[in-house]
Amino acid sequence: MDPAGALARNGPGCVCQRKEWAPRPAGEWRAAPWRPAATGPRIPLKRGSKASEEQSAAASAAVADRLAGTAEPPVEDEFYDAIIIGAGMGGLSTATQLASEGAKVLVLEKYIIPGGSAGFFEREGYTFDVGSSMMFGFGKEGTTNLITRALAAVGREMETVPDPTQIHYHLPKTQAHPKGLSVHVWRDYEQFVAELTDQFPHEAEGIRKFYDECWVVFNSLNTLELKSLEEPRYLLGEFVKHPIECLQLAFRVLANTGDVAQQFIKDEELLKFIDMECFCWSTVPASFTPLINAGMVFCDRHFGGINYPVGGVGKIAQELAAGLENYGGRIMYKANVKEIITEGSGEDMVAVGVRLVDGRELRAKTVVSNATRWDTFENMLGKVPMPKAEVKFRQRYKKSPSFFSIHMGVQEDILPPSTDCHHIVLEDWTKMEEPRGTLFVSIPSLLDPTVAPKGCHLVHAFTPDWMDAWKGLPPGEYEEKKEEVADSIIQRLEAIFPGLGEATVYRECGTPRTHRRFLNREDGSYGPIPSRRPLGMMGIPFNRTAIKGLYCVGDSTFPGQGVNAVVFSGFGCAHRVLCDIGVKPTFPSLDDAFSKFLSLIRDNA
Ligand SMILES: NC(=O)c1ccc[n+]([C@@H]2O[C@H](COP(=O)([O-])OP(=O)(O)OC[C@H]3O[C@@H](n4cnc5c(N)ncnc54)[C@H](O)[C@@H]3O)[C@@H](O)[C@H]2O)c1
Ligand SMILES: CC(C)=CCC/C(C)=C/C=C/C(C)=C/C=C/C(C)=C/C=C/C=C(C)/C=C/C=C(C)/C=C/C=C(\C)CCC=C(C)C
Repeated sequence: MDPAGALARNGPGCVCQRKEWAPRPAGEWRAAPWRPAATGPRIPLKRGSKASEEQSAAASAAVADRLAGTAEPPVEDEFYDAIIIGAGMGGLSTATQLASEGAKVLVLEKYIIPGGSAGFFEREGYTFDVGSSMMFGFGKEGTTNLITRALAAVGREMETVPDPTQIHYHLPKTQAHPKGLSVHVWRDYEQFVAELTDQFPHEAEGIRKFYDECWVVFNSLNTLELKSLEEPRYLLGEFVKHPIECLQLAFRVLANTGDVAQQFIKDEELLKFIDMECFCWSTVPASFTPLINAGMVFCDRHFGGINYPVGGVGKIAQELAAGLENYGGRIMYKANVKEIITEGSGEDMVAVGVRLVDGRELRAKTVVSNATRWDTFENMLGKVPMPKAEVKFRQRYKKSPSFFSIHMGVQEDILPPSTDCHHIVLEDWTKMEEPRGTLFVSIPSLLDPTVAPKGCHLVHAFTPDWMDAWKGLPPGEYEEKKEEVADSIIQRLEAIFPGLGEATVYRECGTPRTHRRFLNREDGSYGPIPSRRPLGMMGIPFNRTAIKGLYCVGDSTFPGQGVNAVVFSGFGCAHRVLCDIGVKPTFPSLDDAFSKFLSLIRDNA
């Protein structure tokens, strides 16, 4: 079996294929003699098999055809308003926004299903989320509920299950917290603040003041219509409609979370906690995390709440893909873009279309890349000299780590019913940023039992990891190392979930190599992280690039990693494209000046 298989055999993932896909009859699971952990014999651990790969391949083709609607390839002489490379959440939100405004859109996806890192795969009755299961942006009110809005734009809606907590933190033992620092981030804000204040009573005021700053950001964002921040007509309009909120944001666009935390909080351990509050979604500590992003994350979890989509995270992309096709857009799967075609040179260079690996050329007014900046400029534009702005970007940002993931099925009785869905585990503060230092755990079957077979839970344990540790290993060693790393992680998790190893009935691991291979992400990275302290949100590029007609979307653009974040980048990208192709009004004379102003700030960021 391909050791990198955790994300590979994704195709059969739609629930309607469950019977065909299940390598064993579903009933066999139900008949399994579950017994209490302490007394009963355990069911032997299962890993992926050859048979499952073959079944997967057959089912994949069916899923791809069904998701593609007509399954007919687009003809080469068609001309699109926008060709979007990649059907990740960034690409799909751009495409659906464009299609909902009547633009002619084609999405080209290398893989067989939509979703990219927010996709899914099915094994033995489990529906595993490829990436994290923690969804922001699914609220019902305000303007920051971007996933809800992206779906609604193409007439779709999803059922979700509210999570009573965002995260249960299990943090290191210290003198002040000899049993370890345990904090729940409750959906209810006051309950969370009370629990944190209980742990740090001397910082009651600092805690309140720090999170109040985040609320100022969030409440301002939550009144604005969220569109392209590099389009001056829209920005001016928002300043006129919501002057106070815009000024509140303008005042904070250069701020980083760590600096704000240090203004109000002095306790070293609490500052480390704030670092972890950032690290667990930005993969950098608070001093490297823009305050605007922290405002979104730290408040949406209480305002809209964390909500799990029924059927799994992968359903969101499927719904968007279906909505896109209903609105006249097209998606072509197994469409690997080899090259972005450009004409002209220097500052006059224009992107005019794409070339697929099979040699087909497709043309459009604009090309949007949902691939990472590294894949876009170093692979798909390999023959073109690197624009200066991209050279600068590479000096300021580096690739974020990838992840080592263990997707597990475990016996239900191992987890008490009050167990929280998401956990962060760290035993030593000095190891927070180290590869495999911080452990992330999600158990989405606690919220939606349909994602696991009866009697079982689905556990996804993952931890930041780098490609270097996995490069060049021969297959046998690679396989062995995966098992060793997985065993050591499970051993650490036993402190929180006693008996986890023994109760595991299915296990499949992915490494940075897996992410690179199946998500087409250079080094398996999840986008850029600053290599030095950034100037708040202004360092990371928006959607336009130095090449006219070429846009980037997804976690290589502002505001960075996260589903809600890349959906926002999709909203911005679609808006900018619609202005540039003349569908939406703009102030062309102001555009150039404003672009130069933004580059000036970025050049100093
Ligand atoms: N809970 C969460 O918040 C959560 C969960 C899952 C994922 N995520 C986030 O999603 C973000 C990524 O989303 P995204 O939309 O930026 O990217 P993505 O990697 O998810 O999607 C990019 C898509 O482009 C496709 N692609 C790449 N190169 C291609 C080529 N040459 N030809 C055709 N297709 C190609 C890939 O196959 C992939 O489907 C990550 O930062 C991650 O944090 C977050
Ligand atoms: C100058 C200029 C340009 C301007 C002026 C001023 C103004 C007006 C401004 C404005 C601004 C704005 C609008 C902004 C916006 C922003 C936004 C929307 C943002 C967003 C963000 C988001 C985010 C960041 C998110 C994220 C998330 C994530 C990443 C998640 C993740 C998760 C995970 C990983 C999970 C974990 C797990 C466990 C724990 C288990």
